[in-house]
Amino acid sequence: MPTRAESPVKRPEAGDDAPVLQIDSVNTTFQTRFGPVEVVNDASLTVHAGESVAVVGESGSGKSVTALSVMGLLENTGEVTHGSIRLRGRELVGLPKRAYRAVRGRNVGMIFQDPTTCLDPVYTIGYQIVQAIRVHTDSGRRAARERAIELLTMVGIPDSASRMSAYPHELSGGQRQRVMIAIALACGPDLLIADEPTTALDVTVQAQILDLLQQTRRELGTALLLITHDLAVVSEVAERVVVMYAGQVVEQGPVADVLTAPQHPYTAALLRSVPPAVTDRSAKLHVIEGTVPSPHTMPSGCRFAPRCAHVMDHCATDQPPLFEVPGEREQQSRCWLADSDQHPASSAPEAHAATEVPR
Ligand SMILES: Nc1ncnc2c1ncn2[C@@H]1O[C@H](COP(=O)(O)OP(=O)(O)OP(=O)(O)O)[C@@H](O)[C@H]1O
Repeated sequence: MPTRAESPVKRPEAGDDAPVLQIDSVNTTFQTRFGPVEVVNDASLTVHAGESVAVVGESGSGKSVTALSVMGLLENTGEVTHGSIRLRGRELVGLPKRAYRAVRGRNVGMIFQDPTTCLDPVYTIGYQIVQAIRVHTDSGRRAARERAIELLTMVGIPDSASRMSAYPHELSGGQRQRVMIAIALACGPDLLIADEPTTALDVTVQAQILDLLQQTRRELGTALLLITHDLAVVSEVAERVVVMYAGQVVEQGPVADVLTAPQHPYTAALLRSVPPAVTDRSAKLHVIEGTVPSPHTMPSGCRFAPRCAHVMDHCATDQPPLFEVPGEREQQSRCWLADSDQHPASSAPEAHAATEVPR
């Protein structure tokens, strides 16, 4: 059950190996004018200290709603209706708003695709970073200012002391994203959640921001939950990947295994739909036929069945659980093909052959 304590999450003691984030069987439901709709169903994932985990899936698969559920930032019409979300072992589901505010920023920071939604145009960036530090720590004004300058330098803003007095509109898109990362890191959170942090940036700036996130992880040990639709970014940045489809986790495992030997037909199709390298003009772009079902009209069996090339009779009626994939790999797949009772490990379907992700 949720705890009512209002203090920020305790820093881990030496030897404390509780995952930084543990999401177990979470359902998130919105009240709409058509009634309640469950847009995330039975989502489970774990992020360990210093680890980088990517969440991928088509638009509308529930990636952002999962992140907002962790952050306690769902709109008033949304609610986690089932399951558990633990940060360093502390239950967040049901946490009072005030306690959640203390957790956000102090223990978990979030960066979004569009930094302008988070940066206030009427305050200087220096003021906004100093505020983020002072709200969550007992730093005095001068110490907070020094820390803010340090953070700006760390995220690669040149001439950081004088840039403190700049307003968001005076910075480039990439610089604004760096400032947002500085704010998210202001209090040394255990976990950074980045929702499509590079989608709005041009390719060279994208690479710089991804490098910065990697550097943060190496130097500060901050775990990263990265939401993206870009499999090239996944292969570049993440150690483990969680694939979502129609509100459910359909596959997860180490990046090297999932990207080379996907076990779920959706993951395999997603990999085939990665645009070929721009230099390869003969390569064909595969499209996944059909569309993601609407949360109002979810199929009663496997949610991918209507689009699946391997569909079997019972897929339309029986919803598969997340199976442990037999063998050495630490992979899970929500597909009846991964049910070892019916399909021994050796009979992996051809569609799941290795696919190369262009970088
Ligand atoms: N406030 C809301 N009320 C009702 N439904 C919502 C609300 N917010 C999101 N949804 C629905 O939840 C589902 C999942 O949305 P979500 O934004 O998490 O997808 P996503 O995978 O992050 O997509 P994208 O890559 O486009 O951001 C979608 O069907 C969306 O329409």
